[in-house]
Formats: sequence, C-alpha cells, structure tokens
Amino acid sequence: MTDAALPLFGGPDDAGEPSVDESFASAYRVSLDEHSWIEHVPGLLRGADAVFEELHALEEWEQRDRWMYTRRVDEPRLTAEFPDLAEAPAVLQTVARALSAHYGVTYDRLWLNLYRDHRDSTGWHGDGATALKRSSIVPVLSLGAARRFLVRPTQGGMSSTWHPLAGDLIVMGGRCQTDWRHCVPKQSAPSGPRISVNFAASSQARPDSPEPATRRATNRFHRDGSMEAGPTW
Ligand SMILES: O=C(O)CCC(=O)C(=O)O
Ligand SMILES: [Fe+2]
Repeated sequence: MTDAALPLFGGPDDAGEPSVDESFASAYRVSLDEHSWIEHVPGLLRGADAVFEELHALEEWEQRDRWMYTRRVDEPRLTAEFPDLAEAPAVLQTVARALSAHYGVTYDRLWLNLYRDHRDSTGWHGDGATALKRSSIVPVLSLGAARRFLVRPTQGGMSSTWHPLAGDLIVMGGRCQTDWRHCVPKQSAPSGPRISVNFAASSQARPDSPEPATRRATNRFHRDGSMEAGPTW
C-alpha cells in the first residue's frame, strides 16, 4: 500500500463512546523470528475519535530536543508523559488495565507521541530505556491519522510494514526491543495529526538478573579441624 492510499482517519468504529474490546478477538500475531513477534489488534478501542480529541487537547504536550552530533535539535514530534498511570486520562487507564489483564504485564506508565502532520516521525530505535528485559511486551495504541509502522532487524535487513488505523493496537513482543528496531517514518503524502500511546511497565524496565555465577567459597580450614567461612564470589 502506498502512503497516498492510507485513509487519513481510521476505521468505521471510531465515532461514538470509547470502549475497549476486551475479547481481543481481532488480534493476529506475526512471528518475526523464533524469539520475536508483532501482534496487530484492529479496532481494540472503539470511539477512537473522541479519545484523539481529548488527548490532542492535553496541556502536557511538550517539544523535546536531543543532541545531534554538536548541537541540540528539536525532536520531530511532541511528547506527553505520564510516569504515574493514575495521573493519566481515565480512558487510557482503562485501556492500560485491559492490556495488563490480557498480556499479563502490569502497565503502569505511559508516554504519548503527537505527529502533527506527515513530516513528523520517530526514527529507527528500540525502547531500550523502558523495556530492558531480554523479553518484553510493549503495546502501542494508534489514534488519529493512519501512519506506517515499520520493523526491521537490528543488524539491518528488510523492513516489514504495518498500517495501524485509529483505535488499533500494535504490540511488540519477545526480543523486539533488542533484536529488532521500529520506526514511524515521515511520509510524502499529506496527513492529519496522529497520536500514539505507548504503554510501559516498570517490571519490564528492570534488566534480568544476571545468571547466577558459580559461587566458590573461600573457606579456611584450621589444623584443629575447625573452619572459618570465607566470602563467596
Ligand atoms: O508512534 C508509534 O507508533 C511508535 C512510537 C514509538 O515507538 C516510541 O515512542 O517509542
Ligand atoms: Fe518505540
């Protein structure tokens, strides 16, 4: 599908009261390799237009910048962060609870990206800072305009493309954050604004504990047969 063929706004169920399809009946999973997968859940959130409007009006949107070689440059999008889920808009708390119940991961913080138009983007990256576990489950909800979501191996190679519409969920699972990279590229065809809601879990932000090292005790044995326990390492 070319950029121009993407609808500017999403599927047929966007209007009306927001609600989450807790059955996840539309979900389909694609294996990237034996360790990693992407799941697409079309229409997880019904009434996505109203949610988009509510989130678009948030005061939390900020322009972040980052070092690029020798100078600071604005990121090509706006960001709103809710480090405490309890402070996030109620509808997103509802979505987070549904995701936690379904995927067995407690999502307790969120950040949102606002792509103001087709020129905004997110470059190739893994969510290393928020998903440090070797294996993780990272859901991203799309609202507003349809944009392409690309995934490719960290080592380089062919990319695969998903087309999440408003209300759709894309879930990156397994080793997606280490062995794979994802991005939302700029596009040439004009598009309206899009918001993505990224669900993060503090449980996934802690690295796996290292494999238990073979412990060797440095005990000292005395001539009288007694033993002094030394430190283990
Ligand atoms: O906007 C998206 O769909 C993805 C955003 C993303 O990957 C991120 O913010 O880490
Ligand atoms: Fe990401």
